[in-house]
Amino acid sequence: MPQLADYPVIATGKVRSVHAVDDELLLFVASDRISAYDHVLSTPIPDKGRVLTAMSVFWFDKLADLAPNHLVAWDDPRIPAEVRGRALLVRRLDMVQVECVARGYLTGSGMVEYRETGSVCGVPLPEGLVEASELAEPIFTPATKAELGAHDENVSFAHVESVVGGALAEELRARTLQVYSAAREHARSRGVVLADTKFEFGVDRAGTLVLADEVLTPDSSRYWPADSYQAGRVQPSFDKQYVRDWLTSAESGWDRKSDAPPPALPAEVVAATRARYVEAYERITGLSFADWPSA
Ligand SMILES: N#Cc1c(N)ncnc1-c1cnn(CCN2CCOCC2)c1
Repeated sequence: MPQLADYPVIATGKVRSVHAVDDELLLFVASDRISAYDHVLSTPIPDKGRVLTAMSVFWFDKLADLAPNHLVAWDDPRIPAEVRGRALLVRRLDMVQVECVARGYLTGSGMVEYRETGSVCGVPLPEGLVEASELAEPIFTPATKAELGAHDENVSFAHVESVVGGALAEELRARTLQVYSAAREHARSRGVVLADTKFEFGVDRAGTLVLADEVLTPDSSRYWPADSYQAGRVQPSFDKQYVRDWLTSAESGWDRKSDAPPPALPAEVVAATRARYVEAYERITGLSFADWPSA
């Protein structure tokens, strides 16, 4: 059985990493680390990596007719036992260097840009929209990948065309909006608002556009509980609200405007956050997390 150390790291993110298996295959590993307020917290959330891996597998399968994806296997002897359940065997692609974001609601950097310009990524929006307003139609709001720790930068469609060419830019936009819309409809039927999401794509040797990275996880998307959705205020995050509320409470003793790193999370916040990740998975998929493989 291989060890993770047998597979050289080829890319790392705040909470994930990509390792080389052979010329054709990569291992995509999700950790239990959680980030909040642009900090990777010192306290891991047990099983977060497994839940988010299980969510990606569910969505890859559910959306396979709409979009070919890079997933090869999630339970395979080439996956080291130490990361079983939180690692995916995926096929190597020529990655498109564009963060493909779809937004069905106005929040985050989209809201900031709208307040300043009345548009997002060059897409004009109606006047009078407020925090968390539902958009009449979902919009494609691409971004360029920032260095580790910095925020991605929103760019226009024309910029994407200048980077990848007109045809591929159009295909990225069409596929991003198509997959988001299908996922959003399913999530809504399970009582969850999928406000926005970020996809990464690659191109295979045949020139086919392939959905890569993680998909439609709470780390790559904003999920809100539908029963408390109300435009005009910042919505509670389905998965990270307990962490955010504790970190900004007097009890944590932390000042998010300071340079100080966030303090360790209390056990009850960790447990409640783990439970929210499992709840998100089970509500979205209708499956039991207890059935998902583990180390
Ligand atoms: N997925 C995928 C994939 C693929 N299927 N083929 C070739 N390269 C990649 C790849 C390599 N890095 N990234 C950026 C996203 N990473 C996520 C983990 O954390 C680090 C950043 C994608």
